[in-house]
Amino acid sequence: MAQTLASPPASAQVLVVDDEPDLRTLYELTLLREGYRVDAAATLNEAWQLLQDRRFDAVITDMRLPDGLGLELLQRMGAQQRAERCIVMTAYGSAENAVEALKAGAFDYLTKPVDLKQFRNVVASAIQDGAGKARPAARSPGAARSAGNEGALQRLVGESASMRLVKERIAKVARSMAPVLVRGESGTGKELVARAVHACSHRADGPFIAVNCSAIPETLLEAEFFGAKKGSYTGATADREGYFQAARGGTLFLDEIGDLPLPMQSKLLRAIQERQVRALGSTQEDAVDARIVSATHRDLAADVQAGRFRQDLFYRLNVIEIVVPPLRERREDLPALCEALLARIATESGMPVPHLSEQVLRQLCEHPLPGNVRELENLLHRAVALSDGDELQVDFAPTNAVPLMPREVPEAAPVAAPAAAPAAPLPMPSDLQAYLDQQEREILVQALRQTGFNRTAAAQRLGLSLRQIRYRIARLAISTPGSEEPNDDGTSA
Ligand SMILES: Nc1ncnc2c1ncn2[C@@H]1O[C@H](COP(=O)(O)OP(=O)(O)OP(=O)(O)O)[C@@H](O)[C@H]1O
Repeated sequence: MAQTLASPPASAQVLVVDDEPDLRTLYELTLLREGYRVDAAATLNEAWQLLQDRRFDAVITDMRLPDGLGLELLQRMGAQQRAERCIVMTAYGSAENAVEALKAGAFDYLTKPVDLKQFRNVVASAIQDGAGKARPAARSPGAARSAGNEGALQRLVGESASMRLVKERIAKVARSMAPVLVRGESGTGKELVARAVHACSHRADGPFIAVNCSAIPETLLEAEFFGAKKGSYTGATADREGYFQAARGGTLFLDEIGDLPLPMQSKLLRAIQERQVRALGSTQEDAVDARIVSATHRDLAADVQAGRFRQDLFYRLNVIEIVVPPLRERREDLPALCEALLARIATESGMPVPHLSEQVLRQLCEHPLPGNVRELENLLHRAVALSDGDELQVDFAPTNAVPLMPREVPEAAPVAAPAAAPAAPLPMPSDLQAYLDQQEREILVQALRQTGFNRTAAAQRLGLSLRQIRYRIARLAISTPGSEEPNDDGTSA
């Protein structure tokens, strides 16, 4: 786990609960060597007595104890709003227990037989997390609204009841290491939610690595996720880090997780369970120290039923679920959203914030917006680009603004008729991929030119995220003037 943690507070006090004397001694010695003060208990009752007498910084408990389950200890501590960070040790392979423990409020879990390096790092992480916050308030949703994370929650515009629930849930779950699954329709703001979970967590100073699972070619998935040594596959001209290594000490955001092919799902599950990854061509394992937040617009439970998604992985990723409601269920957020989006668009394009009349706002409220906030953002973007006065006019025509006119493509069959003629047969290229790549390249170049090579603006015009456009620019080797990220690879920090 964490390899770069600062030394723990010298006075940190840890309680170890395990009925096996040898293991207890091993944990005690390991912790004493780290400079902690340690108390030990062999049963639930003994542990509870000690907890009534004093406060600890962290509690490490075995799951099975002679007089009950470690879960009971967690629940009792939760009921008393105790601030100690709790780490639960579960038997290898018992995913249910680990998931239950995290749901019950455990900070993290460790699998037996315990790897001592991992043990030291998880304890240090728990103590650091606890030390950074005002104790009694740390468990309440409002407590996470400190200066650093206030901004992240504010960026999530909307005060409707459903959005308030989303924000409360973010603040509540951010403090543990429990994996989070963000569900919601396309464009509802799932990535913003994931960023807010990161910003409200004790990992906020670490990296946030966003990965679009659907944008990576299947053959590259393993190398992208776990890294690759030079020469391990054709094209691997240098050692490269995987997403797991890049997210060390931070959060790994796996967007569109439902699009991950089954073989890669198995590899991801193994990485999460064993907390180790091995780069392609390497003999060494790297410890995983990333909190996993994933997102999907799909009904993953239905995908599990249909055999498209591994049930065990679903179970692991879905420890905590945050559902982002579609815009049609929170119309009352529209005015604030329009205001925030227009301010952002105006700042990006260096123009004054345009005025949105009551009438246009009403029109927007009546518009179905199935593409949610992203569609709203695109509409406003187009409106700002096309407006010539202070008053904003919104064009509600369908957004297929970029004509998909087939052009000359190497080895493609000639185009039989203009694309506008509805009955015309589609061109039949002899190399479909080359043809589509060429189309995509032309559209991207056109959008980039029209926006003065502003990738954010070009992405917005095309209904893409910044990450998606970066990936596509890199994949198609489009050179953009002054590109500061020549090795862009589908991630954004
Ligand atoms: N509540 C919100 N407040 C402000 N901006 C928002 C909000 N929700 C979404 N947005 C904006 O809408 C756009 C789409 O959001 P985001 O990429 O987070 O959605 P998503 O659900 O992850 O989409 P997809 O499923 O297509 O990946 C972004 O530009 C984001 O900043």
